[in-house]
Amino acid sequence: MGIEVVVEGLTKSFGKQNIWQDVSLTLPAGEVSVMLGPSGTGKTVFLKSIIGLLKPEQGRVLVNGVDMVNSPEREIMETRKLFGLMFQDGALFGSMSLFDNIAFPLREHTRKKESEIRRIVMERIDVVGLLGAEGKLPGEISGGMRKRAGLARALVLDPQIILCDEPDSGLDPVRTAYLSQLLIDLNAQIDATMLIVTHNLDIAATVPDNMGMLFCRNLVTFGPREVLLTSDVPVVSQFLAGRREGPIGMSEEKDAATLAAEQMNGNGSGPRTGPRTVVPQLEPSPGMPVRQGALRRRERVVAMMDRLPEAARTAILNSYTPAAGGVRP
Ligand SMILES: Nc1ncnc2c1ncn2[C@@H]1O[C@H](COP(=O)(O)OP(=O)(O)OP(=O)(O)O)[C@@H](O)[C@H]1O
Repeated sequence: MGIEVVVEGLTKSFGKQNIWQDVSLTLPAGEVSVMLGPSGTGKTVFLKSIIGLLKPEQGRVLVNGVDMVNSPEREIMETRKLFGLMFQDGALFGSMSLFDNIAFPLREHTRKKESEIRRIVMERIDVVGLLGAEGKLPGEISGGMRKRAGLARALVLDPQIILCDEPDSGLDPVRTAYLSQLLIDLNAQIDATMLIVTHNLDIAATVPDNMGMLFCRNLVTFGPREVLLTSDVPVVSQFLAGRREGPIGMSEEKDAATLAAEQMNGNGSGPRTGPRTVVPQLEPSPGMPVRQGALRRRERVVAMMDRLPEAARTAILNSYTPAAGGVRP
Protein backbone atom coordinates (compact mmCIF):
# COMPACT_ATOMS: atom_id res chain seq x y z
CA MET A 1 0.00 0.00 0.00
CA GLY A 2 1.14 3.55 -0.71
CA ILE A 3 2.49 5.88 1.90
CA GLU A 4 0.78 8.99 3.22
CA VAL A 5 2.47 12.33 2.49
CA VAL A 6 1.98 15.04 5.11
CA VAL A 7 2.70 18.63 4.08
CA GLU A 8 2.81 21.14 6.91
CA GLY A 9 3.05 24.92 6.62
CA LEU A 10 5.13 24.90 3.42
CA THR A 11 6.30 28.26 2.06
CA LYS A 12 8.45 28.67 -1.03
CA SER A 13 9.95 31.79 -2.60
CA PHE A 14 12.56 32.44 -5.28
CA GLY A 15 14.36 35.56 -4.13
CA LYS A 16 11.64 38.13 -3.49
CA GLN A 17 9.00 36.20 -5.46
CA ASN A 18 6.79 34.22 -3.11
CA ILE A 19 5.31 31.20 -4.95
CA TRP A 20 2.96 29.94 -2.23
CA GLN A 21 2.78 30.16 1.53
CA ASP A 22 1.70 28.06 4.47
CA VAL A 23 0.49 25.12 2.37
CA SER A 24 -0.73 22.21 4.51
CA LEU A 25 -2.41 19.04 3.31
CA THR A 26 -2.24 15.26 3.58
CA LEU A 27 -2.16 12.95 0.57
CA PRO A 28 -3.97 9.91 1.98
CA ALA A 29 -2.16 6.59 1.51
CA GLY A 30 -3.04 4.82 -1.72
CA GLU A 31 -5.55 7.45 -2.85
CA VAL A 32 -5.42 9.55 -6.02
CA SER A 33 -5.20 13.32 -5.55
CA VAL A 34 -5.15 16.13 -8.08
CA MET A 35 -3.64 19.59 -7.65
CA LEU A 36 -5.30 22.13 -9.91
CA GLY A 37 -4.35 25.71 -10.52
CA PRO A 38 -3.91 28.28 -13.25
CA SER A 39 -0.56 28.41 -15.05
CA GLY A 40 2.29 29.72 -13.00
CA THR A 41 0.73 29.15 -9.57
CA GLY A 42 3.56 26.86 -8.56
CA LYS A 43 2.20 23.37 -9.08
CA THR A 44 5.45 22.02 -10.48
CA VAL A 45 7.38 23.79 -7.74
CA PHE A 46 5.08 22.00 -5.26
CA LEU A 47 5.88 18.57 -6.76
CA LYS A 48 9.60 19.30 -6.72
CA SER A 49 9.37 20.43 -3.10
CA ILE A 50 7.66 17.18 -2.09
CA ILE A 51 10.57 15.12 -3.38
CA GLY A 52 13.15 17.49 -1.93
CA LEU A 53 14.50 18.79 -5.26
CA LEU A 54 13.53 22.32 -4.25
CA LYS A 55 13.88 23.62 -0.71
CA PRO A 56 10.99 25.62 0.74
CA GLU A 57 12.17 28.09 3.37
CA GLN A 58 9.50 27.05 5.86
CA GLY A 59 7.51 23.94 6.67
CA ARG A 60 7.88 20.16 6.46
CA VAL A 61 7.01 17.32 4.09
CA LEU A 62 6.83 14.05 5.99
CA VAL A 63 7.23 10.77 4.13
CA ASN A 64 7.77 7.64 6.15
CA GLY A 65 9.06 9.73 9.05
CA VAL A 66 11.58 11.61 6.89
CA ASP A 67 11.23 15.37 6.41
CA MET A 68 11.95 15.94 2.71
CA VAL A 69 12.75 19.60 3.42
CA ASN A 70 15.03 19.54 6.44
CA SER A 71 16.45 16.01 6.84
CA PRO A 72 20.04 15.21 5.89
CA GLU A 73 20.47 14.84 2.10
CA ARG A 74 21.36 11.14 2.47
CA GLU A 75 17.98 10.37 4.08
CA ILE A 76 16.15 12.45 1.48
CA MET A 77 17.92 10.58 -1.36
CA GLU A 78 17.01 7.24 0.21
CA THR A 79 13.35 8.24 0.66
CA ARG A 80 13.20 9.55 -2.91
CA LYS A 81 13.47 5.91 -4.02
CA LEU A 82 9.87 5.46 -2.81
CA PHE A 83 8.72 7.90 -5.50
CA GLY A 84 7.96 7.42 -9.18
CA LEU A 85 8.03 10.61 -11.21
CA MET A 86 6.31 11.29 -14.48
CA PHE A 87 7.34 14.62 -15.98
CA GLN A 88 5.44 16.78 -18.46
CA ASP A 89 7.42 15.76 -21.54
CA GLY A 90 8.09 12.17 -20.49
CA ALA A 91 11.73 13.27 -19.99
CA LEU A 92 13.04 10.37 -22.07
CA PHE A 93 16.58 10.13 -23.43
CA GLY A 94 16.24 10.69 -27.19
CA SER A 95 19.07 8.38 -28.19
CA MET A 96 17.86 5.38 -26.17
CA SER A 97 15.15 2.89 -27.14
CA LEU A 98 11.99 2.85 -25.02
CA PHE A 99 13.26 -0.37 -23.44
CA ASP A 100 16.55 1.22 -22.38
CA ASN A 101 14.80 4.37 -21.19
CA ILE A 102 12.45 2.35 -19.00
CA ALA A 103 15.28 0.10 -17.79
CA PHE A 104 17.42 3.12 -16.89
CA PRO A 105 16.35 3.53 -13.21
CA LEU A 106 16.85 -0.21 -12.61
CA ARG A 107 20.35 -0.17 -14.09
CA GLU A 108 21.17 3.03 -12.22
CA HIS A 109 19.75 2.26 -8.78
CA THR A 110 19.75 -1.53 -8.42
CA ARG A 111 22.11 -4.45 -8.92
CA LYS A 112 19.55 -6.61 -10.67
CA LYS A 113 20.65 -9.02 -13.42
CA GLU A 114 19.77 -8.14 -17.03
CA SER A 115 17.30 -11.06 -17.18
CA GLU A 116 15.43 -9.71 -14.15
CA ILE A 117 15.53 -6.16 -15.58
CA ARG A 118 14.07 -7.47 -18.83
CA ARG A 119 11.22 -9.17 -16.99
CA ILE A 120 10.33 -6.04 -15.00
CA VAL A 121 10.62 -3.67 -17.96
CA MET A 122 8.44 -5.84 -20.21
CA GLU A 123 5.85 -6.17 -17.45
CA ARG A 124 5.62 -2.37 -17.07
CA ILE A 125 5.57 -1.88 -20.86
CA ASP A 126 2.60 -4.26 -20.91
CA VAL A 127 0.82 -2.33 -18.11
CA VAL A 128 0.96 0.94 -20.08
CA GLY A 129 -0.03 -0.75 -23.35
CA LEU A 130 3.26 -0.32 -25.25
CA LEU A 131 4.13 -3.95 -26.03
CA GLY A 132 5.78 -4.07 -29.44
CA ALA A 133 7.11 -0.50 -29.26
CA GLU A 134 9.99 -1.25 -26.87
CA GLY A 135 12.64 -1.09 -29.62
CA LYS A 136 11.58 2.36 -30.87
CA LEU A 137 13.29 5.65 -30.14
CA PRO A 138 11.24 8.39 -28.41
CA GLY A 139 11.36 10.46 -31.63
CA GLU A 140 9.65 7.64 -33.54
CA ILE A 141 6.48 7.48 -31.41
CA SER A 142 3.56 9.80 -30.68
CA GLY A 143 3.33 12.19 -27.73
CA GLY A 144 0.76 9.95 -26.05
CA MET A 145 3.06 6.94 -26.33
CA ARG A 146 5.94 8.98 -24.89
CA LYS A 147 3.73 9.86 -21.91
CA ARG A 148 2.95 6.20 -21.35
CA ALA A 149 6.63 5.32 -21.66
CA GLY A 150 7.36 7.99 -19.04
CA LEU A 151 4.75 6.40 -16.82
CA ALA A 152 6.26 2.92 -17.35
CA ARG A 153 9.66 4.29 -16.33
CA ALA A 154 8.09 5.87 -13.23
CA LEU A 155 6.84 2.40 -12.28
CA VAL A 156 9.95 0.20 -12.54
CA LEU A 157 11.21 0.76 -9.02
CA ASP A 158 7.80 -0.21 -7.54
CA PRO A 159 7.05 3.27 -6.23
CA GLN A 160 4.73 3.76 -3.30
CA ILE A 161 4.11 7.37 -4.25
CA ILE A 162 3.64 8.51 -7.86
CA LEU A 163 3.85 12.16 -8.87
CA CYS A 164 2.61 13.09 -12.35
CA ASP A 165 3.26 16.57 -13.71
CA GLU A 166 0.62 17.45 -16.32
CA PRO A 167 0.29 13.94 -17.77
CA ASP A 168 -2.20 15.30 -20.31
CA SER A 169 -0.11 18.10 -21.81
CA GLY A 170 -0.01 17.77 -25.58
CA LEU A 171 -2.60 14.99 -25.69
CA ASP A 172 -5.91 15.11 -27.56
CA PRO A 173 -9.14 14.55 -25.55
CA VAL A 174 -9.41 10.88 -26.51
CA ARG A 175 -5.79 10.11 -25.51
CA THR A 176 -6.38 12.06 -22.30
CA ALA A 177 -9.42 9.89 -21.56
CA TYR A 178 -7.32 6.73 -22.09
CA LEU A 179 -4.60 8.13 -19.85
CA SER A 180 -7.15 8.93 -17.13
CA GLN A 181 -8.35 5.33 -17.22
CA LEU A 182 -4.75 4.09 -17.16
CA LEU A 183 -4.04 6.12 -14.02
CA ILE A 184 -7.08 4.64 -12.25
CA ASP A 185 -6.19 1.10 -13.40
CA LEU A 186 -2.65 1.59 -12.17
CA ASN A 187 -3.89 2.73 -8.81
CA ALA A 188 -6.09 -0.37 -8.61
CA GLN A 189 -3.13 -2.60 -9.47
CA ILE A 190 -0.41 -1.14 -7.27
CA ASP A 191 -2.32 0.83 -4.60
CA ALA A 192 0.25 3.64 -4.66
CA THR A 193 -0.42 7.14 -3.37
CA MET A 194 -0.78 9.38 -6.43
CA LEU A 195 -0.60 13.13 -6.93
CA ILE A 196 -1.40 14.50 -10.37
CA VAL A 197 -0.77 18.12 -11.26
CA THR A 198 -2.96 19.34 -14.10
CA HIS A 199 -5.23 22.03 -15.43
CA ASN A 200 -7.25 19.52 -17.41
CA LEU A 201 -10.85 19.70 -16.24
CA ASP A 202 -11.79 16.21 -17.48
CA ILE A 203 -9.01 14.60 -15.46
CA ALA A 204 -9.99 16.76 -12.49
CA ALA A 205 -13.64 15.74 -12.74
CA THR A 206 -13.19 12.01 -13.24
CA VAL A 207 -9.90 10.74 -11.80
CA PRO A 208 -9.11 11.86 -8.24
CA ASP A 209 -10.40 10.92 -4.83
CA ASN A 210 -9.18 14.27 -3.51
CA MET A 211 -8.57 17.62 -5.06
CA GLY A 212 -6.83 20.84 -4.21
CA MET A 213 -6.23 24.13 -5.93
CA LEU A 214 -3.39 26.62 -5.78
CA PHE A 215 -4.18 30.24 -6.53
CA CYS A 216 -2.73 33.57 -5.61
CA ARG A 217 0.09 32.11 -3.50
CA ASN A 218 -2.30 30.02 -1.39
CA LEU A 219 -3.81 26.58 -1.27
CA VAL A 220 -7.47 27.54 -1.81
CA THR A 221 -8.76 24.19 -0.67
CA PHE A 222 -7.82 20.51 -0.46
CA GLY A 223 -10.18 17.64 0.35
CA PRO A 224 -12.59 15.06 -1.07
CA ARG A 225 -13.25 15.69 -4.79
CA GLU A 226 -16.89 16.56 -4.15
CA VAL A 227 -15.92 19.58 -2.02
CA LEU A 228 -14.08 21.25 -4.86
CA LEU A 229 -16.47 20.11 -7.56
CA THR A 230 -19.45 21.69 -5.75
CA SER A 231 -17.57 24.70 -4.39
CA ASP A 232 -18.95 28.22 -4.62
CA VAL A 233 -15.57 29.80 -3.95
CA PRO A 234 -15.33 32.20 -6.95
CA VAL A 235 -11.86 31.19 -8.07
CA VAL A 236 -12.76 27.49 -7.95
CA SER A 237 -16.06 27.82 -9.80
CA GLN A 238 -14.49 30.08 -12.44
CA PHE A 239 -11.66 27.63 -13.02
CA LEU A 240 -13.94 24.59 -13.20
CA ALA A 241 -16.30 26.35 -15.60
CA GLY A 242 -13.40 27.66 -17.71
CA ARG A 243 -14.92 31.17 -17.63
CA ARG A 244 -13.14 34.46 -18.27
CA GLU A 245 -15.30 36.21 -15.68
CA GLY A 246 -13.98 35.87 -12.16
CA PRO A 247 -10.86 36.49 -10.11
CA ILE A 248 -8.48 34.64 -12.47
CA GLY A 249 -7.05 36.88 -15.19
CA MET A 250 -4.56 36.34 -17.98
CA SER A 251 -1.67 37.07 -15.65
CA GLU A 252 -3.10 35.11 -12.74
CA GLU A 253 -5.14 37.63 -10.68
CA LYS A 254 -7.34 40.42 -11.93
CA ASP A 255 -7.18 43.81 -10.30
CA ALA A 256 -10.05 44.93 -8.07
CA ALA A 257 -11.36 47.51 -10.59
CA THR A 258 -11.76 44.90 -13.38
CA LEU A 259 -13.53 42.55 -11.00
CA ALA A 260 -15.88 45.30 -9.79
CA ALA A 261 -16.70 46.27 -13.39
CA GLU A 262 -17.54 42.63 -14.21
CA GLN A 263 -19.85 42.43 -11.24
CA MET A 264 -21.58 45.70 -12.24
CA ASN A 265 -22.17 44.21 -15.68
CA GLY A 266 -23.71 41.10 -14.17
CA ASN A 267 -20.75 38.92 -15.17
CA GLY A 268 -19.52 38.58 -11.64
CA SER A 269 -18.35 35.48 -9.93
CA GLY A 270 -21.25 35.38 -7.49
CA PRO A 271 -22.94 32.16 -6.40
CA ARG A 272 -24.23 29.88 -9.10
CA THR A 273 -27.98 29.54 -9.48
CA GLY A 274 -28.33 25.80 -10.15
CA PRO A 275 -26.50 22.88 -8.54
CA ARG A 276 -23.34 21.71 -10.30
CA THR A 277 -23.38 18.14 -11.55
CA VAL A 278 -20.67 15.94 -10.14
CA VAL A 279 -19.83 13.31 -12.73
CA PRO A 280 -19.05 9.84 -11.39
CA GLN A 281 -15.42 8.99 -10.71
CA LEU A 282 -13.80 6.49 -13.08
CA GLU A 283 -13.91 2.85 -12.00
CA PRO A 284 -11.07 0.41 -12.75
CA SER A 285 -11.48 -1.41 -16.08
CA PRO A 286 -13.17 -4.83 -16.02
CA GLY A 287 -10.79 -7.49 -14.72
CA MET A 288 -8.82 -5.05 -12.58
CA PRO A 289 -8.72 -5.51 -8.81
CA VAL A 290 -11.00 -3.42 -6.61
CA ARG A 291 -9.29 -0.14 -5.77
CA GLN A 292 -8.28 -0.47 -2.13
CA GLY A 293 -7.70 3.29 -1.97
CA ALA A 294 -11.36 3.85 -2.87
CA LEU A 295 -12.48 1.55 -0.05
CA ARG A 296 -10.29 3.33 2.51
CA ARG A 297 -11.36 6.69 1.12
CA ARG A 298 -15.01 5.83 1.57
CA GLU A 299 -14.49 5.12 5.28
CA ARG A 300 -12.44 8.25 5.70
CA VAL A 301 -14.93 10.52 3.94
CA VAL A 302 -17.97 9.05 5.69
CA ALA A 303 -16.24 9.75 9.03
CA MET A 304 -15.72 13.43 8.13
CA MET A 305 -19.17 13.92 6.59
CA ASP A 306 -20.57 16.29 9.23
CA ARG A 307 -17.65 18.69 8.67
CA LEU A 308 -18.26 19.00 4.91
CA PRO A 309 -20.43 21.59 3.10
CA GLU A 310 -23.95 20.42 2.33
CA ALA A 311 -23.50 20.30 -1.46
CA ALA A 312 -20.45 18.07 -1.06
CA ARG A 313 -22.30 15.81 1.42
CA THR A 314 -25.15 15.35 -1.01
CA ALA A 315 -22.77 14.54 -3.87
CA ILE A 316 -20.91 12.00 -1.72
CA LEU A 317 -24.11 10.34 -0.55
CA ASN A 318 -25.33 10.12 -4.14
CA SER A 319 -22.09 8.51 -5.29
CA TYR A 320 -22.29 5.90 -2.52
CA THR A 321 -25.99 5.09 -3.05
CA PRO A 322 -26.64 2.61 -5.87
CA ALA A 323 -30.30 3.73 -6.09
CA ALA A 324 -29.10 7.24 -6.86
CA GLY A 325 -26.85 6.03 -9.63
CA GLY A 326 -23.77 5.56 -7.46
CA VAL A 327 -21.71 2.57 -8.50
CA ARG A 328 -18.89 2.83 -5.98
CA PRO A 329 -17.78 -0.31 -4.17
N1 LIG B 1 14.18 27.24 -10.31
C1 LIG B 1 13.44 28.37 -10.35
N2 LIG B 1 13.99 29.57 -10.11
C2 LIG B 1 13.25 30.70 -10.12
N3 LIG B 1 11.92 30.71 -10.36
C3 LIG B 1 11.32 29.56 -10.60
C4 LIG B 1 12.03 28.31 -10.61
N4 LIG B 1 11.16 27.30 -10.86
C5 LIG B 1 9.94 27.90 -11.02
N5 LIG B 1 10.03 29.24 -10.86
C6 LIG B 1 8.90 30.19 -10.92
O1 LIG B 1 7.87 29.73 -10.08
C7 LIG B 1 6.59 30.04 -10.63
C8 LIG B 1 5.71 28.81 -10.65
O2 LIG B 1 6.21 27.92 -11.63
P1 LIG B 1 5.58 26.45 -11.85
O3 LIG B 1 6.29 25.87 -13.03
O4 LIG B 1 5.63 25.67 -10.60
O5 LIG B 1 4.07 26.80 -12.21
P2 LIG B 1 2.92 25.79 -12.65
O6 LIG B 1 1.74 26.07 -11.78
O7 LIG B 1 3.42 24.39 -12.66
O8 LIG B 1 2.65 26.32 -14.12
P3 LIG B 1 2.12 25.56 -15.46
O9 LIG B 1 0.72 25.11 -15.16
O10 LIG B 1 2.15 26.64 -16.49
O11 LIG B 1 3.09 24.44 -15.72
C9 LIG B 1 6.85 30.66 -12.00
O12 LIG B 1 6.77 32.06 -11.87
C10 LIG B 1 8.27 30.25 -12.30
O13 LIG B 1 8.92 31.20 -13.11
